Amino acid sequence: MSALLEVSGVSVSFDGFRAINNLSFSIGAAELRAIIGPNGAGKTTFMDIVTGKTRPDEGTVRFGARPVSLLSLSEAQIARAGIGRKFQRPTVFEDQTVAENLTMALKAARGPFRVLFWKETQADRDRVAALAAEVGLGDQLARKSGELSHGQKQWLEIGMLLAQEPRLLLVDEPAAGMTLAEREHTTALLVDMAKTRAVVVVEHDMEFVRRLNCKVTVLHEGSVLAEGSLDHVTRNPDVIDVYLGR
Ligand SMILES: Nc1ncnc2c1ncn2[C@@H]1O[C@H](COP(=O)(O)OP(=O)(O)OP(=O)(O)O)[C@@H](O)[C@H]1O
Repeated sequence: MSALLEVSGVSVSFDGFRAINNLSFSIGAAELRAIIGPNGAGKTTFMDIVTGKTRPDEGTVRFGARPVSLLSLSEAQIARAGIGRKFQRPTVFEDQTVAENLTMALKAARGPFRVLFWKETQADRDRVAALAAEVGLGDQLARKSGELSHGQKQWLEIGMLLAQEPRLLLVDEPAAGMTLAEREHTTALLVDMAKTRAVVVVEHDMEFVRRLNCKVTVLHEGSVLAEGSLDHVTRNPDVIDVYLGR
């Protein structure tokens, strides 16, 4: 599998504290990957580096089939290059319908200048319907987003990110606060999305990670401590030590 994202020898310090320490790993083009690790392991900082919010002190981050360095790109350029990020809290426009939220995301994906001359076409309406169907909201298009359940809002936001056709999607704790049924739907959605793009899920909930049934990267003190199936990494004595704090 060729790498879509290649992080190599990356370090970053905050006031002398090394939050990311010589971090190296790669993600394939159509891969689902879970990143786990105790509090302070560097998971958020890793996502901040990939999306351009935090600049590393050392190392390289390369992205794409013909890799480009992300370190010279702005956050907006990185987003346009095909990297989307889903934060933990959903940020949909509650007064707008599901269709309106998705339409706005579709417009935004066209870039700032084309939005000025935007005229919604039938193809756009079809795309909005397809995005809603993809995330399981096909029958909710006319519903005000504020009326959706927490899980449905999260799926809507995922749909809005998909409107931008990302090649890599970073998702922060997608299962937090969801009911069991919502978690099952979210699992299926993430697995499905990763068939055609890379999806990286940062998650604390091991049961949810188990359901994802994917390769797991364990971070600790800003480096990769272990990598492999969940069973493989949870048998690793170093991982057990870190989680049990021995
Ligand atoms: N802007 C910052 N300034 C100072 N220290 C920071 C900053 N950002 C992160 N850190 C520190 O870097 C370390 C890694 O933090 P990070 O948030 O990446 O961990 P995490 O694995 O996401 O943790 P959690 O699971 O608790 O969200 C922590 O010790 C944190 O306090």
